[in-house]
Amino acid sequence: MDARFGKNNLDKPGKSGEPSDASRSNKPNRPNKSNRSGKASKSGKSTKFAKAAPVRRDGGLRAGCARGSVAPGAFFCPIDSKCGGCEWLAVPYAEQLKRKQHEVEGLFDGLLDSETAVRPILGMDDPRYYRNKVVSPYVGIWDKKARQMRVLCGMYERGTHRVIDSDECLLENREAKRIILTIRDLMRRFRIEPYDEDTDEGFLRHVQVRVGHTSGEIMVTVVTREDQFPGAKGFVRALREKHPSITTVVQNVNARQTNVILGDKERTLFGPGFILDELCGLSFRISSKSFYQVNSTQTEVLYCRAIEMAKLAGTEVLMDAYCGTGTIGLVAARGVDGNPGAARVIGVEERPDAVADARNNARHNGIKRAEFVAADAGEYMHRMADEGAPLDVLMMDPPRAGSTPEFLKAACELAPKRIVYISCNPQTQARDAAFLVERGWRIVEMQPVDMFPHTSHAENIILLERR
Ligand SMILES: C[S@@+](CC[C@H](N)C(=O)[O-])C[C@H]1O[C@@H](n2cnc3c(N)ncnc32)[C@H](O)[C@@H]1O
Repeated sequence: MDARFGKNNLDKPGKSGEPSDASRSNKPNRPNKSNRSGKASKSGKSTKFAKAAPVRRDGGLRAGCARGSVAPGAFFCPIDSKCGGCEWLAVPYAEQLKRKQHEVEGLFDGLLDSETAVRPILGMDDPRYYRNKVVSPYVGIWDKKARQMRVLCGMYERGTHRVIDSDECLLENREAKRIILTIRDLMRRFRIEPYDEDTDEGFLRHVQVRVGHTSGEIMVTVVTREDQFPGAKGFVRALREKHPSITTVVQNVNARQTNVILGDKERTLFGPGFILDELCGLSFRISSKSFYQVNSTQTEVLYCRAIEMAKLAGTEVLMDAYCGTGTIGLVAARGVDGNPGAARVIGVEERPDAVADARNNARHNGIKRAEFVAADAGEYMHRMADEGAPLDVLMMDPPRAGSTPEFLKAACELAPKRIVYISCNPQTQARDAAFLVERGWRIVEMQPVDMFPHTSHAENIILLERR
């Protein structure tokens, strides 16, 4: 079974089932040229783009909605049939939670015993507008009636490179979405041309907006094909006049003809070039490329539950494997809800930029008992096992592909008291759990968390202890 549940399991990294690589778009690989439309051809005229469908502004709760086909308790979005971001939008939210619970439990069939505490899934009170990161492409189409170029922004139509022009999305932070639209409107004034992926011409490729859930700080990253940004100062001034909540603007240059959204080179146009946000009472620095969970409300729920499950007494050596920017490890070092936290935290992560963020985050929060290593988690664990290093609690949060036999074997050799395994893909998590169960571990507790309402993705935490 696919890790995401239901029939329409098209592989769409990005919007749902949050990516381990935050800088990829959610569109598929480029189809044949003849299939692509919705943007200007070489002559500047659009070929087949269907009329843009604007989204209702009320967020589409069924109660106030004119459409008869939406179930009570479900949400309505006029572009749902095209977009593909929310496979389960037509399913009432309570029912979505039931299904996720059932599907996750099904994946662990045969791995749970009669004493495993299977907790009910933790859902959201209001499962709308939860995405703190919004990314939009900008494409030009020839408007026959107006006899001029029109710029579209929004999301890609399911399985295509066509952009669905939309002015609201039920998942995306609303201020972020408004900023995306303002930029579209400013493009004419500042003579900014949208990028055309067929001809590899034009200037503005994408905009990424990140919003600090607690701080309210906002970072706008403007992805351009070229380095030179004529009129950048005036553009940033006009944007900030409309949105004073913007605290920093970054230009990211991506000159490659690729699906990857962000390029390597960056320049700060306004503000510090990063935002700060709070999670579980700690402050984190987020740059345009940092991995940061997209649903902050549920991230706090997830981290608190995972750290509770680790049952820390203030004396443990804890490993935060696949640690990203160190968020879980730092919260574990500090402790939650009066719990004393770990005595020492070692974070391991393969991306050096994320490790640099993690170290900064530790310094910034005055946490001295956490250290971070840039390494492959499997190799690092293997070295630790060879050295017979002490380890009391292993927390792991691998990418969708799950962990590796090398990592899991080393975990068995290190024999921590507990393993807390967090996963955004319960299918690979169940595979890895089976590996551990065969080697004498048992699943003591399981806690699904709904990080991605209206999609078929589920997050899951399991606690393992040796039999
Ligand atoms: C699902 S994210 C978890 C990040 C972090 N725990 C959080 O909550 O923000 C998985 C992380 O594993 C990292 N990663 C992937 N493969 C790895 C490997 N072989 N060794 C170490 N880190 C890896 C990715 O770069 C990513 O930061």
